[in-house]
Amino acid sequence: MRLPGMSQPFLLSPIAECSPGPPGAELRLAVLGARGVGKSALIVRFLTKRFIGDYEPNTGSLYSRLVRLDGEQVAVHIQDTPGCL
Ligand SMILES: Nc1nc2c(ncn2[C@@H]2O[C@H](COP(=O)(O)OP(=O)(O)OP(=O)(O)O)[C@@H](O)[C@H]2O)c(=O)[nH]1
Repeated sequence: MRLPGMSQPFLLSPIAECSPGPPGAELRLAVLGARGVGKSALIVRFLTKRFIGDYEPNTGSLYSRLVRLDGEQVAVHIQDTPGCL
């Protein structure tokens, strides 16, 4: 997925990767589904609180972010998958 004029995938720029650190709570998710059902859009919405309508076919990317859940910092890793079901 790219925005016009951007040479890098949009998600890789503004969203900081989780830095390696002491072991803590970790959540690993994989988003599965048929092609074009909105898997990437769902992940973008979760990570950026925005809906981005300009997409390129997804090849499967892993996104990581620190989020606060019930007062605890949790490393969330989300695997986007290319639709093939
Ligand atoms: N209107 C609208 N369009 C959406 C929504 N979610 C996704 N789309 C559009 O549907 C198309 C496919 O969305 P993607 O998020 O790329 O779907 P995907 O499942 O990741 O697709 P693949 O990676 O090809 O499997 C894109 O053009 C999106 O803009 C939504 O909630 N509303």
